[in-house]
Amino acid sequence: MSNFTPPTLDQIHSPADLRCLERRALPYLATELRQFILHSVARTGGHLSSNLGTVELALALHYVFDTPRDRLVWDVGHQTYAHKILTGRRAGMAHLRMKDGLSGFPKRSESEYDAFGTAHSSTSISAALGMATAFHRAGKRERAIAVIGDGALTGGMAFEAMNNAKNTGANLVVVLNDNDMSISPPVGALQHHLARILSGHLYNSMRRGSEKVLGVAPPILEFAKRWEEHMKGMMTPPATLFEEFGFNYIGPIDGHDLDILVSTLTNVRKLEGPQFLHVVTRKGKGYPPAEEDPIRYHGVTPFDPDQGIQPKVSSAPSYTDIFGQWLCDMAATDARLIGITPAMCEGSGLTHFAQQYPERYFDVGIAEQHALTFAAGLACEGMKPVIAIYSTFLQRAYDQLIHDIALQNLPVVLAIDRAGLVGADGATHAGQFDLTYLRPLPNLTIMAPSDENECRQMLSTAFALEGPSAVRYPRGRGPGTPVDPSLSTLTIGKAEVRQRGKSVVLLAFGSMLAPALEAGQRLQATVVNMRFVKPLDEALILEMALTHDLVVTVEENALMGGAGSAVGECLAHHQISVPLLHLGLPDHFIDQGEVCQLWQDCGLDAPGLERQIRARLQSLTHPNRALG
Ligand SMILES: Cc1ncc(C[n+]2csc(CCOP(=O)(O)OP(=O)(O)O)c2C)c(N)n1
Ligand SMILES: CC(=O)[C@@H](O)[C@H](O)COP(=O)(O)O
Ligand SMILES: [Mg+2]
Repeated sequence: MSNFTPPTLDQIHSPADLRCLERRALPYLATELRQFILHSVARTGGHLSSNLGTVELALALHYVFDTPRDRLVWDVGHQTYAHKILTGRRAGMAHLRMKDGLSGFPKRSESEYDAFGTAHSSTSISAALGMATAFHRAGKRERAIAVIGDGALTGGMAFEAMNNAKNTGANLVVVLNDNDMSISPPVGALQHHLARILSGHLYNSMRRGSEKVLGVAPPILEFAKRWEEHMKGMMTPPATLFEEFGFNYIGPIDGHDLDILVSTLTNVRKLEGPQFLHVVTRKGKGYPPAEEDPIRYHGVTPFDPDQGIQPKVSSAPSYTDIFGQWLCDMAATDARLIGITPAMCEGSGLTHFAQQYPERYFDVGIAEQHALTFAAGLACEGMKPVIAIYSTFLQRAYDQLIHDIALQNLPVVLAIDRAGLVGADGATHAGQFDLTYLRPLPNLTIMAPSDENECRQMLSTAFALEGPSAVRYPRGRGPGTPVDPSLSTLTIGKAEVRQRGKSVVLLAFGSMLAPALEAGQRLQATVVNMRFVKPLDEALILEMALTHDLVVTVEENALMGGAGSAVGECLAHHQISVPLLHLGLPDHFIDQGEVCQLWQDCGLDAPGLERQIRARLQSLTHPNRALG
């Protein structure tokens, strides 16, 4: 009998430590890792259920492959906590997603084991294919491995990359982490294809009378049930889609069985050319509340793991809630309304709408580009599509917005959530650029609410338009303004003077109205709630410029090309020369942190605004001092 002492996580400082261990040591580490992740994320908040599901996969990949020489690219990267812990960042988990702490996603500057920065979905196969192709050209034997979820696989880029992989000779390994979930339940034909593979596999394995050989595990059995009907009379499963793309398809295997994972990956590592390994896991694995409700545990704020997440005590509605309520109310009055989400039902506030109007609700998968062109098609036929989309993900669909919607002047409403800084998700998810990229588009009306009531009014205004429109609102709550339940609209392009003062005028856009009012009071300044970024209230801007010594614009968007630039262009166009101060987000990416802290860092909180305005006033009175 050999002496065997189970290892503990504190002995693992890098994958090299892992590789010194016997294979039978791995399940002990998996158990400890899972507990560690649960308790750590319960303290810090973060993405939980996806991480509980990838513990064994992360262990096996680092055990078998020679990371970081072999490149491991995690799609989205929200499931990389085990990977971070195994690659020397266990202590850092205490400050996960906090200012100056670990990023919630892979980040090249954070670790050599983070081969590629991710957070937006469906990029992993392209990136890994690029790496594998570079290795191939250099005559190197290293592998590039893309780990992609079944949700992320619905993104068009994944298919563009697979289409490209054939005949490259690249040693690319795609690991499909199939947990039969996106954030919400998966949608579409691909999901059916995966379920069919699993049921075909089950059928064959049962025919051979050996479940173990092929690693059929409880999750697979569950998937298979859905396909029982389809199985009747089916003797041979058809080729998988992935084989049609030129991959060597292997699987499905149980992604929680370390023996099977390690043996299979060891074999896969020896194979040449594009490999596709289908791994079945369970989202939330090992923590019953998360297994039962993976949606609720997808992204969590701190909670007590013994109690589980408690039902929300009713609190003030967020902008997302305001949107969700408006959508239901507007749908009740107009049967042409269609609600569309690219895989962000819960985050975008569409849950009630989906329940109340299932036939008018479309979750199109992680497919932002398709979402917009699909909406354009609907609009061509007289429907009134409303696309709920995060600012950061709308970046994906810029050409569709220009070419398919704006150019054809189609009445599509973009309800742009998470505009501005988002907090813990950091730079990858910040809605920092939407005003800059939306402003130049002809036909588009752009609004930014400063409170909840205005948000509802703007959505109604947008819906009433004959052309495309965008309402951009921030993550979380506004100032708590009571909401008028009517569906009243605003006058297009009309701003609102909120406070009359002298000398300085603050032109505030959206979320910046609150700090602008506070700063404006201390400065005895005029404060304008601009409401519209396009069309601007030019008449009011001109009046303000002619009656004040300093015009200040304030926005939660990149300074470059944002709303402030629009004001500057307006003044230049009318040949009005007045001292201008533009305040907004600086020309660099902004990492994670509490939004209020980040505002402070960017000088966008009330004291920051006041300070910068006073400094500019000072330089106007004493120009030489300012130059010095
Ligand atoms: C382009 C883009 N759209 C939307 C998202 C939001 N998002 C993050 S994770 C996720 C679901 C991914 O599902 P899957 O890949 O199956 O991973 P799982 O959560 O099941 O582990 C979505 C929609 C994103 N990150 N990127
Ligand atoms: C990984 C990802 O893209 C989402 O899970 C995102 O983190 C959700 O963000 P919200 O918490 O703002 O909905
Ligand atoms: Mg999934």
